[in-house]
Amino acid sequence: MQNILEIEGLTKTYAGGFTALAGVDLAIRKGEIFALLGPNGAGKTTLIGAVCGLVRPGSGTIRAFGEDMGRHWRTLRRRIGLVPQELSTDMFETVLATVNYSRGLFGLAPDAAKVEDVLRALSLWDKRHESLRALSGGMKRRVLIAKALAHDPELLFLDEPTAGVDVELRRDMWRQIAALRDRGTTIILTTHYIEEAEEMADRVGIIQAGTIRVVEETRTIMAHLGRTEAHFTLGYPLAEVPEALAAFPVQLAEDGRELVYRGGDGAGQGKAQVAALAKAMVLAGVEFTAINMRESSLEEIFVTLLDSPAGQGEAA
Ligand SMILES: Nc1ncnc2c1ncn2[C@@H]1O[C@H](COP(=O)(O)OP(=O)(O)OP(=O)(O)O)[C@@H](O)[C@H]1O
Repeated sequence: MQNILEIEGLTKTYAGGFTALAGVDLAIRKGEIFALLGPNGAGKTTLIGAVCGLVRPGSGTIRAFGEDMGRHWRTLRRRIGLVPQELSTDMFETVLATVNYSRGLFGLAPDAAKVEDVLRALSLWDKRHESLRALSGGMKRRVLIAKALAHDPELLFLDEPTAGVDVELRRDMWRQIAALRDRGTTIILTTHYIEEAEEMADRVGIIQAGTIRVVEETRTIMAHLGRTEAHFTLGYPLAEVPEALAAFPVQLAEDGRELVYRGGDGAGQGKAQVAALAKAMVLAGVEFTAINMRESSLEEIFVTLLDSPAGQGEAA
């Protein structure tokens, strides 16, 4: 399959000396939805910024549509859209004016039919004469997408498209994004939400501390994400995990006073395994006085994932 974007050895060290990108290699396939998943500060926004010209990279190459972006910047950048996290335009402007302006930024002639098409597709046509400050949070996000679509990009970046929005709006955004993909746009989105990556993406890349750690088909990666966590408070401290429990993904914590399970696949397998673990503990005579179950945070999932065989795979 053809790659629409190829990034090799990309680095970025900010003026203060902080290295946000430590040699990123990544290839994006034409037509896919690719989710870049990572914790706060992992480098997601910096990576997008480097491709879109908002951040000047240190070293490395970026090829888009088969050509070097360093050499053919203006023509290639025009084919890329960016939906940033927040609106940075004049809030007194109307929806129509701000979307028209975005098109003009790329040196494109006004195209009323095109802009109408974009606004209608995002259910913004009726709001076209309203000023941005009068819009709800959800509508403002749609305006951001409309601005990015006004110049008809073939490759679209969405930086945390659903951060802080309610569940209903999130589902609505997911539908909008899927519709764009169906129209042939390649989409790269960043997110903190595992469910978002799971729901939307064909492939998922995990970025941590400025490096791409894993790139996999969504289904494959989700099967490796241990999302269930159970903390067994032990009746008495243990020096090591008993042999009878060795088959379970467990570790000792709190000076041997707690047995911690991290595993599962997000499809209920974790809970069943915790039940089996509890039974095995009873059979092995390991006393416990309480069980606390919760969903693992993204950070904790990374720890288990990067320790597992799936985490040893080649990035790219
Ligand atoms: N202009 C800047 N100057 C100095 N450091 C910066 C600058 N921009 C970002 N950083 C730092 O670089 C790191 C990566 O930031 P970046 O915004 O790319 O992460 P992110 O993965 O997008 O995080 P988030 O999920 O919080 O948006 C962070 O530690 C951040 O503080």
